[in-house]
Amino acid sequence: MKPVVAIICDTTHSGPHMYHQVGDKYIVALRRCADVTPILIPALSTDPIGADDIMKIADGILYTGGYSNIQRSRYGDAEAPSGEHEDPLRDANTLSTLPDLLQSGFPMLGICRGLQEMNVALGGTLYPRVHEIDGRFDHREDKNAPVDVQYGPAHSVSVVKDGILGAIVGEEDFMVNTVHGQAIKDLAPGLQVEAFADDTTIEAVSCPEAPGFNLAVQWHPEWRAWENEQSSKIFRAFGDAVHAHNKAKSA
Ligand SMILES: N[C@@H](CCC(=O)NCCCC(=O)O)C(=O)O
Repeated sequence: MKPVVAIICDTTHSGPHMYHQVGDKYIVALRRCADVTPILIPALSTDPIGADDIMKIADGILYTGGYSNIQRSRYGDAEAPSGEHEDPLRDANTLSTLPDLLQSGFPMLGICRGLQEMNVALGGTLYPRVHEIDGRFDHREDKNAPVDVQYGPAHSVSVVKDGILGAIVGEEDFMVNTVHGQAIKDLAPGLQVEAFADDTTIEAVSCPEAPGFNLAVQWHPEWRAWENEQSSKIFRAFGDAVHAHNKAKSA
């Protein structure tokens, strides 16, 4: 069997029932571009699946994007206005596992909400609405546009020298898509910026002190990753780390 990558689910409701789900684009990008077997980890409310179990059943973890916003109380902000789309169970399951997995050298990739989770789990804060900050772009997608347009190239990112992202993509700047309303405000201790947008929004981070592969990006490389040079390279680098971790585990 190919090495396994765990993905912690979003929770949704349909009628009176709760469901655990992960977007197809993440699963397909992992399979096609990282050559791994993705498995879904339910976001349980009681007896959740912790970091130790994830390390036993998988060789890496992907923290995905998600339409819900991390609860503001998680980073010390005032409560959100009513109607905010939140997923407290996803928050509980991702934020509790992330620090231990990172410190254990477990290969980790974070995408969009996943980048925000990495920052909040390690003690950083977010702008709940980055487009309301003077001088910032609107980083949200046009929800009325066709999905190809929503995930089309939207702005460039400048890659920081001597970081892991630069080593992976081998470029100083490139275009990315953008599908988010929250963004990093205060960077968590131990995190390093890997890329910025022109409006200064932090677009990629890593934790250089952690012993394993780790990278998180604010854009969506999973979208048709196989058609995009930088996205393919990011998934390939993550896949290589997952394969290496699997080999070392079974040696
Ligand atoms: N809600 C957060 C994160 C945005 C995000 O991850 N969008 C992707 C949604 C679709 C998907 O599941 O991939 C924010 O608004 O900043």
